[in-house]
Amino acid sequence: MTVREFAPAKINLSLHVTGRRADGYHLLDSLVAFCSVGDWILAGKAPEMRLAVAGPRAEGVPLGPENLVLRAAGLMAGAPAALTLEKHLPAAAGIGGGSSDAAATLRALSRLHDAPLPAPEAVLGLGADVPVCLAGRGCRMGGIGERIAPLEAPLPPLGVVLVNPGIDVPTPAVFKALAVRDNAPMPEALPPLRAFDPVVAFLAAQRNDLEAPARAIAPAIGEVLAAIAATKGCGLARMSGSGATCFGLYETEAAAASAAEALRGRSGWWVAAGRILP
Ligand SMILES: C[C@@](CO)(OP(=O)(O)O)[C@H](O)COP(=O)(O)OP(=O)(O)OC[C@H]1O[C@@H](n2ccc(N)nc2=O)[C@H](O)[C@@H]1O
Ligand SMILES: Nc1ncnc2c1ncn2[C@@H]1O[C@H](COP(=O)(O)OP(=O)(O)O)[C@@H](O)[C@H]1O
Repeated sequence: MTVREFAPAKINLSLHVTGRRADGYHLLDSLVAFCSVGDWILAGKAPEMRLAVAGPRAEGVPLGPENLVLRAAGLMAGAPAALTLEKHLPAAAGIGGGSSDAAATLRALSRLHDAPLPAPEAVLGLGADVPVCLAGRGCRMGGIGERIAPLEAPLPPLGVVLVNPGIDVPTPAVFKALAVRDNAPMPEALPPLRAFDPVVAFLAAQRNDLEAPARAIAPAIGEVLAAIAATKGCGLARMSGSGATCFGLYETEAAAASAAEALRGRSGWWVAAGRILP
């Protein structure tokens, strides 16, 4: 039996940095969504844990124990498997590829061996984004990533375009370059987010506080944002996570697909279109 689990791209629809802990980790207030573009994890029973990496974005992904797939598998003691990571997402790109792979690995091993998932606190050590990726649905994320509140109602299936200019932006460098660390959080109560117009209106009043420091490191992010914003039907263009991937939101998946067509062809840019998952 082979189990297949999807590892969707994570999108920080908003990302407010509201403080810093004594250990240097930053406090966040982020509306997180997942989309239909992502990696796949395949798992089959085997006498010992092993990993193969395939797919169009496999190049450069670590094959050793530092791969988040193997690190996650290490939390499921007694559940060995032959794992394949089919890589479609660019790495170190602000869309949580490695974190989502880790969460999908846990789900796959849990199904394969009928074993319980580790507790959210146990997975935080894999990366601050892993608890929200394990939730795998629209959430408000707080703390350094360990406070996860699923949204009351699922997000609508809005069209989304992801664009990465082909530049790795290391997350620690972006946090380090942040000028102000105690920014305002989002409003305590979120409005209903059930259709394109209210989602776009709400998000337009929110921020990604990592955008300015990421743009200082990688000015190409500004070009990507301008190109997305200029596409037909784009309601919002913003950077995700610590960058450099930016996203555009559209009323329908078809509008996002047309926008992606218009954005393709720029040398070195990775462009993908899909929809927000519920
Ligand atoms: C910024 C975010 C927003 O969702 O996304 P990405 O850009 O990674 O996708 C995440 O908080 C990243 O999560 P993740 O990439 O799992 O972070 P980790 O491996 O735990 O941390 C990498 C480094 O980022 C910084 N870091 C991370 C999370 C956080 N709340 N405060 C931090 O200061 C620290 O310097 C840490 O050493
Ligand atoms: N399965 C994986 N996929 C991608 N990158 C991985 C994986 N496992 C470990 N890494 C390492 O983790 C780093 C962060 O990758 P990723 O999670 O994709 O980025 P981000 O945190 O910016 O969203 C990369 O530099 C990469 O070397």
